[in-house]
Formats: sequence, C-alpha cells, structure tokens
Amino acid sequence: MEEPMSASLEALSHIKHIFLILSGKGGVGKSSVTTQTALALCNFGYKVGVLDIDLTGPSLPRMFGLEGQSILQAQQGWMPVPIPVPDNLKGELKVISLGFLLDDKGNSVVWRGPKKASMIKQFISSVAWGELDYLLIDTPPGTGDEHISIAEQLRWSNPDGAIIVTTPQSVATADVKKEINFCRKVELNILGIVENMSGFICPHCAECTDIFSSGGGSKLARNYSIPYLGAIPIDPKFVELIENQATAGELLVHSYHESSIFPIFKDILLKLLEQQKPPRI
Ligand SMILES: Nc1ncnc2c1ncn2[C@@H]1O[C@H](COP(=O)(O)OP(=O)(O)OP(=O)(O)O)[C@@H](O)[C@H]1O
Ligand code: SF4
Repeated sequence: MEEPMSASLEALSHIKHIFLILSGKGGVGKSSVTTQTALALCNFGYKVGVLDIDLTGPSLPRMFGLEGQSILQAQQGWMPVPIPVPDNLKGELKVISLGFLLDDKGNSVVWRGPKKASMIKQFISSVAWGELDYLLIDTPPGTGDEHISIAEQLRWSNPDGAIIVTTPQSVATADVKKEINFCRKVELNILGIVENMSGFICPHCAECTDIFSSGGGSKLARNYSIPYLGAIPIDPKFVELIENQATAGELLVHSYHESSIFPIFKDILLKLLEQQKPPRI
C-alpha cells in the first residue's frame, strides 16, 4: 500500500465533509447538481468549497457567474475564488477550477494522463481552503484519469462518498453501472443516486409533467442497494438564472432560493446529509 499523502492530508485537514459528484455520461447535469448542492448547503448556513476537476471542460466558473476571475497565489497556497453571498445567508462559498487558470477563459486543455494527475494532486494539496463544512468535487463524465487520480489522492482522507447523477433516459445504460463498479473498485462509498431532468416544470403554471419515463433512478438504486436521493425536474427558470448572471450580473446565489427547483432540491439534500459520515474533524 502507498504511503499516506501528507500534503493532501494537511490541505484537507480543516474540512468536515468531502462529497464527489459523478456521472456516467456528459450533459446529464452533474455540474448543475454540484452547483445546487453548494447553493443549498450555503442556504443552510454552511461553509462550502467547490473543486472542479473537469479539466477538459470546466463549467463551474460559468455556472457560478465567475467567468474571468483568477486564482490568487498566497503564502498559504492557491486562494479559491470567493462568491459574494447575500447578507441573509450565513454560509460561505468558494470555488477552484482550471477555468480560472486558463489564459483564454473560454478555452479547455488537451492533456495526457500524467499531466492531469499532477494538476489534480496540486488541486488537492495546494489550495488554502481554510475551514470548510463541505468540499464538493465535480468530476468529468465517465471513469477516466481524473477519477483514478482523485480516488488515489483522497485515499487516506476518508471522503463521505460519491453522488451519482443520471437522467431517466440514461439510467438503464451501462455508463451508470460502470460508475457504480468504479466506486466499488476504489472503495469509494456511494451516497446515493440523483435522477436529473426528470419531468418538466412548466414556466407558466409551475406544473411538473413527466416527459420521459420516470422511476428508473429509484429502480437502479434498489437493484444495486444504493440510496435513492430523489429526482430533479427540468426547470427552464434555473437555466435562465444561470444565463442571467452573464448578462444582468445577478448572481445565481442571490436568486436560487426563489426558484421552484430549490424546495425539491432541499429534500434531496436532506436525504444526502442523512447518508454522510461523521465529520472528519
Ligand atoms: N434540472 C435542470 N433543469 C434545467 N436545466 C438543466 C437541469 N440540469 C441541467 N440543466 C442544463 O443542462 C446543461 C448541462 O448540464 P451540466 O453542465 O450540469 O451537465 P454535466 O453533466 O455537468 O455536463 P458535462 O459533464 O458534459 O460538463 C446545462 O446547460 C444546464 O444548465
Ligand atoms: S403545463 Fe399545462 S397548464 Fe402549464 S402552461 Fe403548459 S399547458 Fe398550460
């Protein structure tokens, strides 16, 4: 067995809980679920850090309305980009993403495995998060180099586990099962499955209608003996809130709690918190 990674352990030593967010396929809403988990936890008054290890397509700067921001290098390490939260929220939010380090902020990188591994190692060992209640790690789709690296980096850090995001259409595919098998292979606890884009919230009357099949997520969870955390419908208002940040400068964090998706997500979060391990510190 490898030696414990002391730099990683030290950097994460003031963090109570660590969640990873995984999906078998791209575009199922993994980054949206990461974003909503962070916002909902912040609404509950927690200190939250978000680490984006999707190196080839970092989308969190856009989701949080932070495009164009940069990471500062301080004596303690890389300083995460803080999100200004409204006064009525007691929580804190900060983000680290490769997107903040790229010269052309809209750009992405094409790196081989060792370079990705080295970047992830640096993200885990060199960020000065300070005290956090939760660190959320958004991963790329599938089970590639980034997943192997992060599992290795967190091996001695006792993360709470992974949230697996799927859609009703992709729930039956081999991709989700691969994700479950990956977690079992690297001994990463599975906190539960979230079914995203499950039904559609009408922007006129807020009625939720099932467009595709539903219930696949809960069936899959039952089959694999994994907790089912719940379903999030497609909410055009949520997309609008994300897009508005760029045009109106109205950050998602200020208006998320007013969206119809927030009460739904709050229930998912409560179920998720039931699955978490005792605090690491
Ligand atoms: N529940 C939802 N309601 C409305 N829009 C959603 C919902 N979930 C995700 N979306 C939208 O779908 C698009 C894809 O979502 P997202 O970027 O979160 O997926 P992803 O799985 O992280 O993709 P990738 O891993 O390929 O980057 C985004 O534009 C997002 O705003
Ligand atoms: S969902 Fe039904 S009630 Fe709502 S606007 Fe559409 S048609 Fe009308």
